[in-house]
Amino acid sequence: MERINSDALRRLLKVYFIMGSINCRKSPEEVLSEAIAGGITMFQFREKGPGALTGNARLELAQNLQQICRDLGVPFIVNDDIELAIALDADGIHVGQNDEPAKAIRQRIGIQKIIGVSAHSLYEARQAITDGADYLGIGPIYPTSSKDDAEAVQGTFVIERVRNSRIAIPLVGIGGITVHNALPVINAGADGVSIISAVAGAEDVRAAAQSFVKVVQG
Ligand SMILES: Cc1ncc(COP(=O)(O)OP(=O)(O)O)c(N)n1
Ligand SMILES: Cc1nc(C(=O)O)sc1CCOP(=O)(O)O
Ligand SMILES: [Mg+2]
Repeated sequence: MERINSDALRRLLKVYFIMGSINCRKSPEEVLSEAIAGGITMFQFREKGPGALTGNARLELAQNLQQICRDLGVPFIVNDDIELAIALDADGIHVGQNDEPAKAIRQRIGIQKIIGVSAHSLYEARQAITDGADYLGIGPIYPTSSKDDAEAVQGTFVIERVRNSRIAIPLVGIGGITVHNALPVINAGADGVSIISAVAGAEDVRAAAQSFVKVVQG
């Protein structure tokens, strides 16, 4: 198996849905199935924050959501937890600046798995690429209430900075993104948008996902 091709990854990043049980108004399984029906292109399991599941309940939820992704043909990425990603044979892992370094993760999971890394500056972007990241998550673009320890809001500045430095790695914007403010993220040079609340917390999850697909595809 080879490393994922950048163009294929750009397509998968277009509408990148992230969620855990605390983000959902109904069962996470239902939310994920509806989001996939609405056209999300990749999913990240992020069971994190006050009230998040732990132990067997967390593992069971991860297995259920992975099965839904497998059945419906959407890649399943695990947030933070390399042991879980390996145990589930997930399609990839997303780590931030305070998580296990991408370089060490790459050595553990091999070349064929997707590694996403959060970057908040050109320096962090370059380091992540050197360490073997396949894509970068850049944020928070707008204010978010889904991550207590988010960095300062940066708008689209860092996305532009990375693109103006002729860095071609696939990029996704994250943080406070809605259907109404997603387009500037794409226009700044991102390949896609990552969303938690605007999809997981929507009254009609499928319609919300569909709206993002329309905005991102133009
Ligand atoms: C696509 C994407 N981008 C950024 C993040 C944030 O990762 P991190 O900084 O490690 O924060 P937590 O999500 O772990 O709280 C992400 N998860 N996904
Ligand atoms: C998980 C996460 N990471 C961020 C970053 O800036 O790296 S912002 C964020 C939360 C995104 O949730 P919502 O779409 O509800 O704002
Ligand atoms: Mg993290």
